Amino acid sequence: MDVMTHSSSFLLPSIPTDNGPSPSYALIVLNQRLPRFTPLLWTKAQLRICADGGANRVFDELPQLFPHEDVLDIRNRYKPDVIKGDMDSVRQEVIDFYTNLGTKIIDESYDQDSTDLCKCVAYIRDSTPNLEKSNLCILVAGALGGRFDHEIGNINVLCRFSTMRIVLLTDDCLILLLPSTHRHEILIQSSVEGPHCGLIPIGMPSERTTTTGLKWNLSDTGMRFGGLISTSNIVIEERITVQSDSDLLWTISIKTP
Ligand SMILES: Nc1ncnc2c1ncn2[C@@H]1O[C@H](COP(=O)(O)OP(=O)(O)OP(=O)(O)O)[C@@H](O)[C@H]1O
Ligand SMILES: Cc1ncc(C[n+]2csc(CCO)c2C)c(N)n1
Repeated sequence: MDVMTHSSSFLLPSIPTDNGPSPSYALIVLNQRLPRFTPLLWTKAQLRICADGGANRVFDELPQLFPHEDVLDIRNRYKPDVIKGDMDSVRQEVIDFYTNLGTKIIDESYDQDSTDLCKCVAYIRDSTPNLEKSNLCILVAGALGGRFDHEIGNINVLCRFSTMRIVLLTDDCLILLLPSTHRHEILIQSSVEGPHCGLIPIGMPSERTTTTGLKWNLSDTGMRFGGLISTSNIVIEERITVQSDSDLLWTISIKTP
């Protein structure tokens, strides 16, 4: 079974010094208060997409993160490549502004069965050549800490696109999926994340999960909703390993500066 390596090096202000090949990033901005590190993710991403009302957040809130700079300068500098969704939240003035800058607008208001985040991930999947897909990591800003139906819908996107690397982010924590098809190695960036973490079975119980590097490790242990799930765990090593017979969510706290 192959090993999949995970690292939150996208949260580091400088280029990481670990030697592994660095992934390429796409950023999706949702319609939630922008995490403070959004400009950093924006700079690291090669493709920037706003999910419907996420474009209002870039237009309204990104300039607030640069209080000493000219609002228009910031809006011109942080231009989304694409705005996609059912377009019931993005304001017309925001569409007009970014259309003039050359942003691609994709109106899928006919589809009321999939979320705007789902539509954006599908866009990235369909526009990325196969060769680049395995090296691509999608960062989703503003995915948690709001309406519970939206939060669960966002987590469902991890399961729906389980072969893609997707990280849901807020100021406080991140969540990603550890598919059961791989063994996992998580390299902890202790300057920006941890120590609180969790491992949660999603969709079905896990009969057997084994971990190293945690304060409360699992050793061929079962986890299920209604029984044991691993919340309020603590990372104690810089390298965590996880192997499970079921897909798990990995979550870790993000440090406040
Ligand atoms: N409160 C929230 N918490 C978490 N994610 C959110 C929240 N609000 C929006 N999102 C995310 O941002 C995306 C775009 O938001 P937007 O408000 O444009 O969606 P929407 O389809 O108009 O939602 P709805 O009609 O259900 O209010 C959503 O698909 C969702 O992924
Ligand atoms: C069973 C079921 N429940 C809810 C919705 C509504 N819905 C789900 S995603 C979406 C688009 C949001 O941008 C909407 C309106 C549905 N279609 N089917």
